[in-house]
Amino acid sequence: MSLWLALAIGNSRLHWAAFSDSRLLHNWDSDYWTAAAIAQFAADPASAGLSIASEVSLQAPVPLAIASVVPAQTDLWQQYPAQQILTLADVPLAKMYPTLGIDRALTLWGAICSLGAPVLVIDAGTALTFTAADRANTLLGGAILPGLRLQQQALAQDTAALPLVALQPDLNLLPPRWATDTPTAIRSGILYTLLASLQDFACDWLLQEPEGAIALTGGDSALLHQALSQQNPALAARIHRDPALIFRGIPALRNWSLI
Ligand SMILES: Nc1ncnc2c1ncn2[C@@H]1O[C@H](COP(=O)(O)OP(=O)(O)O)[C@@H](O)[C@H]1O
Ligand SMILES: CC(C)(COP(=O)(O)O)[C@@H](O)C(=O)NCCC(=O)O
Ligand SMILES: [K+]
Repeated sequence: MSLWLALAIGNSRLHWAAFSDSRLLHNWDSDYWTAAAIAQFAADPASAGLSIASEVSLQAPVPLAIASVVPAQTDLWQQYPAQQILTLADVPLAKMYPTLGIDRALTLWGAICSLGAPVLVIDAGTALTFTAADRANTLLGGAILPGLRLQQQALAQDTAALPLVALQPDLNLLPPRWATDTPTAIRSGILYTLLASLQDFACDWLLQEPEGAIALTGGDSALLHQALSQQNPALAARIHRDPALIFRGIPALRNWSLI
């Protein structure tokens, strides 16, 4: 079985997937790696302790497809000997604009490959993004706002009195909307407005495309999907959550040859 990896570099951390030919075996997240760790992995992949099935033999260096929205990280990974950097030119979507994030393009393509078009992707990462395609795989566009942790951090960093709060101590319980203490007021403000944004974009999308699919991915997708299912169960049931969405379309990219 020949193994290769895909690495999506986000603004918070790394997202990984292990593939055997065009089959996605599994996916996981990690912190950023140092240059020394990358060099070590190139020479001796087993040393990295990746959680890959033991029946898979790792040849050094393991082929690696990279999609990055963080230029400093792209530079760091350029030294890896068996890498291929994915670009917008590899993604078979029409009408992409030149500065569109490769993560948004790939995640949209992944959603088309797994759910079909038209589709709206909601990526709750460092930034929360909405990205949609019509039935002809043409990018319709989307929107970008600060993600959950970024909103918490912005309040804590740029005000004198606001603390950094854990967003939801209990996943199964939405905070009271009308809070009477500061941490709960922050939780309420961030969570209910994120849910409102999500519902507003999703409703607009379904007006435009009543049969359109909706996919949700990213580090905050579990929390947001859980919160949405308490507030709007019917909408939550229509949304397909898939943490591996960005990887689903990689084997079907333009001119793809398993690097
Ligand atoms: N270990 C973690 N490190 C960073 N963010 C995390 C972690 N676990 C959960 N998160 C949540 O995931 C969000 C970032 O999503 P992610 O998809 O990892 O971002 P990116 O793709 O931009 O690196 C943050 O808003 C944060 O709340
Ligand atoms: C919007 C993003 C910052 C999201 O990055 P992420 O939260 O996944 O780390 C990234 O897709 C990006 O840098 N995009 C470029 C601008 C655009 O897509 O229009
Ligand atoms: K992302």
